[in-house]
Amino acid sequence: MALNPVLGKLVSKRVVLASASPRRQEILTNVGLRFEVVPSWFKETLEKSSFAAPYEYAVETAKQKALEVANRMHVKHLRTPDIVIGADTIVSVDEQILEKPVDKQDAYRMLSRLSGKEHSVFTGVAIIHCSSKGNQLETEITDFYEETKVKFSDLSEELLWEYIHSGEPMDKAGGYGIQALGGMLVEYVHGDFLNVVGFPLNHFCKKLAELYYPPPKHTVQHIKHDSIPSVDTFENLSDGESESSNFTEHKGAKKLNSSSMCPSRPVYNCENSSSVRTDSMVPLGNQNGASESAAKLPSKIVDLMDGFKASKALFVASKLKVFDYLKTKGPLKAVDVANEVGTSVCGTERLLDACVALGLLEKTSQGYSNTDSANTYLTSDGEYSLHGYIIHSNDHLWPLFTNLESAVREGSRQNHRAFGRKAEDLFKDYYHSQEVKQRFMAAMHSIAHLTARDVATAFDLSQFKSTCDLGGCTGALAHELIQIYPNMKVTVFDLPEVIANISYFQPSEQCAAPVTFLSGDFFKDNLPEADLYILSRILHDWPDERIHVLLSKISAVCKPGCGILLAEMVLDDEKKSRSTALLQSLNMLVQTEGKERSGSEYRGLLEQHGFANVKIKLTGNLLDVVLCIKT
Ligand SMILES: Cc1cn([C@@H]2O[C@H](COP(=O)(O)OP(=O)(O)OP(=O)(O)O)[C@@H](O)[C@H]2O)c(=O)[nH]c1=O
Repeated sequence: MALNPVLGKLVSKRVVLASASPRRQEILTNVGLRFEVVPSWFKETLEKSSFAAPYEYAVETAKQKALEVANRMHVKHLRTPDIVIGADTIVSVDEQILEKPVDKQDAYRMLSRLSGKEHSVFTGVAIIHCSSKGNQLETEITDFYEETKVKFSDLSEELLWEYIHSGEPMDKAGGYGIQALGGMLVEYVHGDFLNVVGFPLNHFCKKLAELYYPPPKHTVQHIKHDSIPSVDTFENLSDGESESSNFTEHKGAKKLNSSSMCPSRPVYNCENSSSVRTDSMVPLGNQNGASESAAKLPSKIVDLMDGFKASKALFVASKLKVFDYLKTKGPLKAVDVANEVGTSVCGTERLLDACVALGLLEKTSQGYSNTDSANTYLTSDGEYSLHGYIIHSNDHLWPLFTNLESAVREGSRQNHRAFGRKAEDLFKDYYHSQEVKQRFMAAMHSIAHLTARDVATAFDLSQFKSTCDLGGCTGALAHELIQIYPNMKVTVFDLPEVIANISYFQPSEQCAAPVTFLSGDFFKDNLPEADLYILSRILHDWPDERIHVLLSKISAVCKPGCGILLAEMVLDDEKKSRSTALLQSLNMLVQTEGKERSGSEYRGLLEQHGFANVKIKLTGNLLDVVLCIKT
């Protein structure tokens, strides 16, 4: 149970799941929770229009389901459970709430509404702690919800009815089961998959962690000054309670030495509380039994405040080649690492410990060693090394980001402030010295290599016999294309300064066919002929005016049926949910006149130059893919 000590906290309790959903039972059984199932009799008939947001409806229904069971068990059997868990899953599309279909026609109505669109699945959860005071039921309610976005493909009538006749839709919110046949309808899922299936297990464990491991009072006060959260996710928790705890220790739970992991014993004050209170139970902080509200740790915000410290720890460890040394010589003690890299022992020890806590290194009695992912991504020769991009982030992006405030105020790039030099041309800036050029190419290569497979396989490109990767740099994507399409003729077209430096980055194994490298400037020179033009991380460097120049050049040489493939981080149309891409757009602000764009923005740009049938594929990797065809 070291995997999740919070669930161990429930071992000695009488837990009731107030749900008939076999999926919820399975999700909780699978993680070893022991509970009784008492389906709720609460009818899901709350007035939907009285809720400001769909999730409020789901949370309230979950609460009512659980309360009905808690009350019934208390009154009927006088066997009050310790904890009752209720849940309610709904689908929300176009401001409408969809529950379980009442018949096939209703299922048809729901599924055709979801066809080809993104919708949200909300599960509201209520955790009710019950106690009996003089035959009175006292309850403390904790509730929360989780949202997952799901996009359906376009569903043909035939498919829709075949699915409905399978019988699967009938007992499921929105009329589908993502875990079974319904999975075939789904184009993508953003968020917790189990939340769609009916129970947000991860969020549930985090809520339990908040309840059973509340931050000790001194930690809360400390935060105002300068602190790193001792406990932020349930994954990091171990059972570190004092021996005097009145919670039964869970067998196999790990004891930690660190005092920061030993929160004060939670005692829940039922005397002064109203019979129903929403949100987390508040632990008592003093001895005399008086209720006292403790501030909750805003762990997301604390993580953000700490984000720069964590990034810099990773950058410094990479720059010092700690991961390289540990790969070949580890496990090593801090003193040995310090000797290898020529740093202080006390500073190195703190850096290594921070890397352990961040999950980059492991620490045993023999010393520090790399995690598997450090070997793969952080060593300079790892299979998918991000070392080049990390060094670029430290040496180039970090100084630029320290000027983010000016960039936001002025709406323009900050190269002059960061490097004391006005950037006339983005790439002249990178290529002014051999060292900076090499570093930039290594950075671009590492991302291109990591994303190449997903970009090359996002769509079937077998119809294109020749491809030209404009600005294709070291050829990482070009090599991948030849692996997948051995008959494809692939050319990389990039500036002469780049082409002169590619040899270091070429794969050792021979490709099926060689990649052709051609020098030129795609804004000024004639473009090589090809059936497919690739622009990977090119358009985001430029403002719309320059993009139009480039697209009209490509359009002029593109025959009907030929295409353009973009590889970029594609923003969601509302520009609110894809934080990696939105942060990357700030990255473009501090150093270019470009920006990241949404799917509709790319579609708009491409359509103006005679490209149609624009398809967008979110790969789940660092680059998404847009494919379009010249009409
Ligand atoms: C979207 C989706 C939903 N479901 C099921 O839909 C029911 C929702 O209805 P509910 O009202 O929340 O629960 P219930 O089944 O009526 O049970 P109860 O808790 O007793 O009300 C739950 O079953 C879920 O698993 C799936 O199995 N897969 C999916 O992809």
